[in-house]
Amino acid sequence: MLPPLIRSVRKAHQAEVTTLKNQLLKSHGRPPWYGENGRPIGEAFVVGIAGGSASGKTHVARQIVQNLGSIPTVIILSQDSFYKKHTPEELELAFQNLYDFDHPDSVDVPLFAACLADLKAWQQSNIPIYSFTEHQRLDETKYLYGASIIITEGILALHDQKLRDLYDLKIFVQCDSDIMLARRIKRDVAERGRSVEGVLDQYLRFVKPSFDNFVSPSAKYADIIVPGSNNNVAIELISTHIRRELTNRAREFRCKITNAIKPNPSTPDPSHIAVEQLPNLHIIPQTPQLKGIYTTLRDKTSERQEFIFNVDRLATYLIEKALEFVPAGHETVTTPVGVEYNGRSIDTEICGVTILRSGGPLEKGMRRVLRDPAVGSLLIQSDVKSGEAILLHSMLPTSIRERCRAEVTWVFLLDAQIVTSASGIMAVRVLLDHGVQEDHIIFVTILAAPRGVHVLNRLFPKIKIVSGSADPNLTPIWIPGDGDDEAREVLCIEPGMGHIGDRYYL
Ligand SMILES: Nc1ncnc2c1ncn2[C@@H]1O[C@H](COP(=O)(O)OP(=O)(O)O)[C@@H](O)[C@H]1O
Ligand SMILES: Nc1ccn([C@@H]2O[C@H](COP(=O)(O)O)[C@@H](O)[C@H]2O)c(=O)n1
Repeated sequence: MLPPLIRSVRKAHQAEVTTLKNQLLKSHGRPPWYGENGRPIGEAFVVGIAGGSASGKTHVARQIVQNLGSIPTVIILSQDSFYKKHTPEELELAFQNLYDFDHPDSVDVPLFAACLADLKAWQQSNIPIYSFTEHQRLDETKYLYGASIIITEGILALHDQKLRDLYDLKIFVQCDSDIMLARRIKRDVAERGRSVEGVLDQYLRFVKPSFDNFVSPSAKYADIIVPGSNNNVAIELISTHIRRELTNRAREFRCKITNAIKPNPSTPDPSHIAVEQLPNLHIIPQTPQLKGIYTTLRDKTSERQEFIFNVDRLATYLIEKALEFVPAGHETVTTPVGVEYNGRSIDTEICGVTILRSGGPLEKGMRRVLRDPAVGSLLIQSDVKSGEAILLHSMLPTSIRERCRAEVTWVFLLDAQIVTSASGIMAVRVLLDHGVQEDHIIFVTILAAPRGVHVLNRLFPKIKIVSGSADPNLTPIWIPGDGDDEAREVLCIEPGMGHIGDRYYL
């Protein structure tokens, strides 16, 4: 007996269903990290690895990453990145092997802990880059965001309470001191531009005393002691533990989300909410010209070139409309006839973030309206099994990646349709994690379903949504299972215009 929904499948949707199905990537990505209120829930899993210099900490960290394999969002954070910025006097000492890089005071622990805390809380962080050959922190930083697992490693990774408090698993790599010294000589000569004599000098003066005074005693905080050689079995056990922890967390998380999104019988069905009742939805004036554009877009017999032409025309219009919400300053200019003219100018930083791939046509519109805008992209897809949104890739413009700029930047979030808004919610969450102000986000779309808009409004009341049209119905259609894929339900806007990305890009 077929599930009842199969009976409600409409023939007209069949072509669309096939396209949707072919489009889904069977790839691993980042599941939602926020709850029903749009706020982050849970945390990334943090592993701290300490041990003497050249004991094999980096090796252990890399092996764990390799073992975890299919989880793409694992990052290694090294304590070396957080060596303090040195004064010219300190640098001079460093080049003579007279600076103590092994003392806890040489590390900027507050910065280390702050970056780690941000990453653990799913926020973005810009990590300093350190050069061993220059003995100095470089000017550039490395942008990190979105890891489910963070592995930190460093000789003093377990020394400080602030750091220890952030770890979910603490590891100490215990290695024979002769082996550590031999490895260090080999490595520092080959990779860090040192001489054997210099390495030995530094070892006796600073490395060994510090190991005895600070590093070795921190082993008492470890949950697991791992040998510095022949440690494959230990690493495999640790990897299994991390995998299990993540599975448990994901299960707990899904439980919370499932309970949270269950329809509440006491509130009205959002699909019946009138468009006028959605406070932040701004539908552009429905002029005859606009109706004409939408008639062509909705017509399934429209030729592709005609469809593209009309989407492009509409995109320009929508972006112009979105610009009305960005504050404009006053500017006085002199005209060619020598008269002053009091006008307006937009000197605010505006960037675009396209939800791939349907947001692409709107990005083109943005490029026509604004000169050289910075535009980034997010690849979000529905997981084939659970149907939940999965973040597969994020490439954001620098103005968002740097928190201080993100806080003053206006963002046009571009997606062709708001259906359930699952991908929209994830995209907004990514922007907020980077410090973008909620009221600086303008979601630009071609077609919106009131239900999706209602959810976005509820979670993020300060976001404005600019749409060309809103269609009242969301109809479930059933995608039959095939091979590994289970049968499942997806929602389509009606009357709608089909899958805009597919019709635009083929
Ligand atoms: N389990 C191991 N077996 C063999 N060689 C190892 C092992 N762990 C580390 N090494 C080697 O020792 C050197 C230092 O290791 P590394 O992981 O960089 O140490 P650390 O990060 O503790 O300073 C590297 O050349 C590495 O290849
Ligand atoms: N400019 C620097 C900074 C640090 N060191 C040494 O690096 C060791 C820590 O790195 P590991 O990869 O070995 O954990 C530490 O013992 C410092 O002496 C350096 O030589 N020069």
